[in-house]
Amino acid sequence: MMTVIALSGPIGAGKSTLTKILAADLGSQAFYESVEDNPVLPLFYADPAKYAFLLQIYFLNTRFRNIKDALVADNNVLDRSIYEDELFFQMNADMGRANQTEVDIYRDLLHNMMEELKTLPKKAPDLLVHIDVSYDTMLKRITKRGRSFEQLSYDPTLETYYKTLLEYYGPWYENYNYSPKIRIDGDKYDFVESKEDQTAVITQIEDKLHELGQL
Ligand SMILES: Nc1ncnc2c1ncn2[C@@H]1O[C@H](COP(=O)(O)OP(=O)(O)O)[C@@H](O)[C@H]1O
Ligand SMILES: Nc1nc2c(ncn2[C@H]2C[C@H](O)[C@@H](COP(=O)(O)O)O2)c(=O)[nH]1
Repeated sequence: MMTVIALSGPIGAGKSTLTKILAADLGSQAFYESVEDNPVLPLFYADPAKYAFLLQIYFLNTRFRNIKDALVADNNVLDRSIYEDELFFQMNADMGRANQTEVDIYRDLLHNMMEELKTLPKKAPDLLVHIDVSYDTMLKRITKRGRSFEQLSYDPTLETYYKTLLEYYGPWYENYNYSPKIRIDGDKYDFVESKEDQTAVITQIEDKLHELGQL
């Protein structure tokens, strides 16, 4: 049986890390978000108003490709869902970084791509694993990961950007209904340094998969 798990959560929540841990634990294939080879990301952080639309089209395209690739393999774990794509662009548009024409074009493309998803053998993940983090934890992990353009030292306005992102993620998770979902307390579990915490998180997810008949 093919089991597809999608990770979701704010920047630096621990999605890529947990994707790797989960894929190893379940013997699944991991599909990571292309960040290091993303040519638009640094441009966006340097000039958000100029590049918000281009970056969103880039992410939407790579996420759609990831989903199609994942659906031909057996068990998979996807680092970040396509369902958060609109959250990011809506927030940037609300912050005045995209004009109405760009919003309309983006929404039309997103709608077309989501319609295409309905034609795939698996319409949605079997489980969404959402990692919730507070601002302090998010910032600590962004700092730890050390991507230059994500640091407050690079752009102090990122504090407002990150805090706003957390305000968007709350309702997004509550309203998410494409699949069953489970919330992981990213503040509580250090699944990088603590084996005990890692086991606790994996157990939560495996128990949910058992409940869903996926394990
Ligand atoms: N639960 C955790 N506890 C402590 N550090 C973590 C945890 N999850 C991730 N990290 C660290 O935080 C940084 C961001 O993690 P990452 O998996 O890249 O997050 P995301 O993919 O959600 O952006 C990395 O340096 C990672 O080692
Ligand atoms: N404007 C957008 N930025 C995005 C989107 N998805 C991710 N990102 C940024 C946030 C981080 O700087 C980096 C990687 O994200 P992580 O959550 O893996 O840290 O890319 C998006 O859809 N729009």
